[in-house]
Amino acid sequence: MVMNKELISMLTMEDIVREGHPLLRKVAEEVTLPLSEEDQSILKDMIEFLRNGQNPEVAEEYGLRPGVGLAAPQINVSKRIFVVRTTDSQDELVEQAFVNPKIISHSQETTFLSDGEGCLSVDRSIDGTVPRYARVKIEAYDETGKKFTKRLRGFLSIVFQHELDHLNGIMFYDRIDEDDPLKKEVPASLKV
Ligand SMILES: OCN(O)CCCc1ccccc1
Ligand code: NI
Repeated sequence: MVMNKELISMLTMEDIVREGHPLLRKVAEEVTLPLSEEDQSILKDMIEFLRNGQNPEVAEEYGLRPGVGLAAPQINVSKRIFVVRTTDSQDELVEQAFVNPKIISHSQETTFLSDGEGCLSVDRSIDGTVPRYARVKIEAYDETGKKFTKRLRGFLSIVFQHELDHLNGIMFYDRIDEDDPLKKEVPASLKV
């Protein structure tokens, strides 16, 4: 399936800012609710980008790197918005917009992906485990401006924390302890 790019404003890799871009190191601004038309269309474009990247034909056609999440600062928008598209611990598809997200409580226990993490804004692979809270209770608004709380665990919890870090100017490798990359503690200075 080939989409006529001239007719639609699909996001491509050119729209993704890379390391060195100041927005990746800024604390993004809270969004006023209800969402403006502009913010609603930004959210739509971000979800579309994840869908396209997870569709092998479209990803191939437009050279998209597949991603399970995307934060607004990564498309040069310094707002507290991100989207996640992945499967949860029950193998259900989760496609969720998070506006003004917060972690309201978290487990002491930490977890990490054994293969480490990557990032659409990082064009290199960086080894080392990224300690994350194993479980988080979050609060956010959805695309309709409705407030919700959710308990996340497993991969979804890790993705949420990776995206929330982007809203606070934190990159995944900030959390890798160079002296002991396999360390599981979250450095006190970087507790969210
Ligand atoms: O910020 C989104 N992004 O760079 C795409 C990759 C997201 C991601 C990758 C590994 C573990 C958690 C989250
Ligand atoms: Ni990222």
